[in-house]
Amino acid sequence: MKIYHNIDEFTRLSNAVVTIGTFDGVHTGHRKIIADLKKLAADTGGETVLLTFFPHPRMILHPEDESIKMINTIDEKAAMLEELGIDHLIITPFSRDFSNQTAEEYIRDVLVNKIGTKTIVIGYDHRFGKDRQGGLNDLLRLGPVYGFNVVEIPEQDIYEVAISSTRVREALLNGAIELANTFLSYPFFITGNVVRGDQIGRTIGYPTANIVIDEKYKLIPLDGIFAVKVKTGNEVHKGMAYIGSRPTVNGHTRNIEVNIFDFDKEIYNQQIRMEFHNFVRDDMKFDSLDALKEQIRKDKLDVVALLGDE
Ligand SMILES: Cc1cc2nc3c(=O)[nH]c(=O)nc-3n(C[C@H](O)[C@H](O)[C@H](O)COP(=O)(O)O)c2cc1C
Ligand SMILES: Nc1ncnc2c1ncn2[C@@H]1O[C@H](COP(=O)(O)OP(=O)(O)O)[C@@H](O)[C@H]1O
Repeated sequence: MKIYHNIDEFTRLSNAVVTIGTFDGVHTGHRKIIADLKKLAADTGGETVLLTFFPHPRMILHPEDESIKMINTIDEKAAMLEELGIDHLIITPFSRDFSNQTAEEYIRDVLVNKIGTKTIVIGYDHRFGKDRQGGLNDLLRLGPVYGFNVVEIPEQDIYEVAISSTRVREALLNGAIELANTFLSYPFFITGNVVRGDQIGRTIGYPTANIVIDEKYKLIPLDGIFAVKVKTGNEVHKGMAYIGSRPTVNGHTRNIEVNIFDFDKEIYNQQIRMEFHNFVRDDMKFDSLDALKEQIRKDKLDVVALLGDE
């Protein structure tokens, strides 16, 4: 898959089969649209192009606003789209020039002249161009003029796609991890770097790798304990994760930590990927480190049972 951060890097294709959207989560509904896109491309000997927008305008206009939360970082999304077999991913940053184009200019200059669109797969409610004036009707009107087909994603499908991104976010924030994973069709995951903590973990027999995520917009599930799988390098390990501000040791920051089972390597400064499989319990404040240690021993039994043998 080729990735373009600027539309000017794109070399016009002879038969581009294009779709446009945020695709946050790259969930079951998105995967159906992508399968349709690939089929259209295969049937006509074309190449698939996915146009997405990043950063979100609000992230640029209000960088202090941390309320926008996404299921995937842009890199995670790109990796999944590549795995699904998209040929070209165009990541358009929001800019004044871009948002000042009229719908007609956008269709002519970008979709037709820059990309070489022969088929566009688009939701009935997709808006584009200055003040969001353009929509499906403009595409249907200009399709015959510029020689491209318009394939409309039905209202019901769009509804389901929107609903499932929202439902995935809600489920992750409510502890319904299995439900989120069902909507996603893969286990929700985070990617981050392991940093040094207070080194209390090892003193109670449960060292925990502290994970820092650079992307402030990445959605983090609720506080609590989770059954997880961790990928470091090429190895996959089971483990138990903790998200919270460690009330027992009077922590102040919200940490993401994981105790990896049957593992004893130093992995500071390494990138790890952690998949969430189940929610085990809420964060709690214990009267002593011994009481916390005893609870973690029980958590491990729960996590081992939840993750099973596979
Ligand atoms: C499975 C698990 C469950 C945990 N549960 C709690 C908890 O309920 N309350 C709490 O304050 N800390 C909890 N912790 C976090 C510990 O307080 C933390 O791992 C310890 O302070 C070590 O911190 P360090 O990595 O900075 O050394 C838990 C950690 C693990 C691995
Ligand atoms: N089983 C394990 N699970 C997690 N981290 C481990 C494990 N074994 C060794 N480590 C290493 O120890 C570190 C965690 O130890 P800990 O005492 O909790 O220190 P810190 O407070 O710096 O996280 C991890 O970052 C990792 O480098």
